[in-house]
Amino acid sequence: MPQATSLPAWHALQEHHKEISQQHMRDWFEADPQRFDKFSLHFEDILFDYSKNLINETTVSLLLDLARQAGLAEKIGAMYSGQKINTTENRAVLHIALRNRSNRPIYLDGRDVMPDVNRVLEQMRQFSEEVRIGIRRGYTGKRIRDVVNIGIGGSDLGPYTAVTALTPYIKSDFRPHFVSNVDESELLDTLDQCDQETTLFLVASKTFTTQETMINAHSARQWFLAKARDEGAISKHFVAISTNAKLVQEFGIDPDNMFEFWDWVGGRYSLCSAIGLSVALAIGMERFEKILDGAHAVDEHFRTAPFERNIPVLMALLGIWYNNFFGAESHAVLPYDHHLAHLPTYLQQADMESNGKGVDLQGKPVGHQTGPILWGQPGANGQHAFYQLIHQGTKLIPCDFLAGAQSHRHLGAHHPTLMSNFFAQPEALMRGRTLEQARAELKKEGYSGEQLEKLAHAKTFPGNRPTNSFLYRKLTPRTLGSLIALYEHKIFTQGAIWNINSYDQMGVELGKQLANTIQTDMAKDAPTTGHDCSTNGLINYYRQLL
Ligand SMILES: O=P(O)(O)OC[C@H]1O[C@](O)(CO)[C@@H](O)[C@@H]1O
Repeated sequence: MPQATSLPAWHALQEHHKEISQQHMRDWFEADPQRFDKFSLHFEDILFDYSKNLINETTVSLLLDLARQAGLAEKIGAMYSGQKINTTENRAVLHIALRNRSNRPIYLDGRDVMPDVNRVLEQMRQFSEEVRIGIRRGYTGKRIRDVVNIGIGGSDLGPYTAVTALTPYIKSDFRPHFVSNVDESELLDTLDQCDQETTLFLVASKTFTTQETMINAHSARQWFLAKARDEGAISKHFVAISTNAKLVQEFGIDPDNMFEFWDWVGGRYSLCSAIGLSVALAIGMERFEKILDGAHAVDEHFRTAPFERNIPVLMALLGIWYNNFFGAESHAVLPYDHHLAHLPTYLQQADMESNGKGVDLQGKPVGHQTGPILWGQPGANGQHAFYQLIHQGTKLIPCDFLAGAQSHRHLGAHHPTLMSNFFAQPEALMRGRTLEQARAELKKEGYSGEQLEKLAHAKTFPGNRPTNSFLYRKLTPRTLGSLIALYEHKIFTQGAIWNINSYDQMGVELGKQLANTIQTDMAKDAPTTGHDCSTNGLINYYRQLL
């Protein structure tokens, strides 16, 4: 596959960029009352409004050419048909099979993976129902009240985000917890809230080798045994979610208490696998399956919708437009939905671990920008923190705004107020405030002369800042599944066009290796000398501080 930069559409977009960057969205909206109709799409009850972007019909058409010339259709086909598109690890990428509600066979090396997927879903159903209705209890016969998911990265962020998002659906006498960091404060703060007799630990790790998770799991085991004093009781309080049966058994977890997933599920794409067990326990398996339904519906949309009506494809192309042609460095995700507070963090791993790559599928330097820095936090909080820079700073930051028309909770004017901000911010970012408008407003307020002029410049907003808005009816399990799948396929599409492998994460290895060496150095009595002088200096000063 040729580099994206050598495709004819890339060159055409470079030329087109010169023309577009001279124009203002404000004028386009004034000239064309149909702009919203032209540049918005519905997926079920989710409205995707992309009209406030620096695009016209030619832009969209050129971006679609780029997708076609990059072989996107073939690449989508390759993923859905189980080809080993994770080439460095020789693995298929089949998170779509985890929520393949049609149950059509999906073959990997000639074998249908669906019976395995369905078997584990059934195991999750039985287990979660037995815990929730109290058939499965703790070692003293008490009901399980606290569930602690011990995992990190993809074995934490997906279920943590989903459980937080679906808080209104959580069984009232049930407390989910997530422990990820090796910092003992996190584990101990959590254990302080729990009782050994009523706590269930889910040790979630694809590899079952991740240092942070294994240390936390061993410490949790010790904490448990300090009270239970019976290794036989472990089976009632520890289950594993992993691809590595051997290591699970070595840890002392009965294989019957293991929930399997497979090497064709990337950690950051694993929410719909058994990694979602904490979600099923918290909200019930039926509702967990609604997440799968929502994700599957988007999987089908992505697989079958023509590119010009394909939401993840358009999301990806807009991202490429800013990332590769406008030089935007980052992308903000701004949910106006308290329950989506962890979505930006979740997407940070999904996007940055997937597309933070510098070599292409042939192992050559890519020669263009790849994944953006993804960041964000819920609105309206962000408005009172960093939006200043988005509105008037010198950087172009494309933003996604997300909100539910209905809240799960009701209190006076809270929700309409939140929504008015959700509508106002993209409008302000698009429209801006001209110097003339600023002058006129200041004049009305009684300013004049030099003072008016100085203030008028500070009060001018350039506008023309791109946003997407996602408006859905209510944050239900199905909607959450759909939103997550939209972003997953956006990431896939960008990786496909950039011709990179979005499914390995070699960049996280070096630091892990060095940490192991340093831990050995730290255990020695002698001062550390084997690193650069900065690292030696830090380690040795740390010793002095102990
Ligand atoms: O599930 P595991 O194997 O413990 O890995 C946890 C996380 O660590 C990473 O491998 C990065 O170090 C992620 O890709 C992954 O989600």
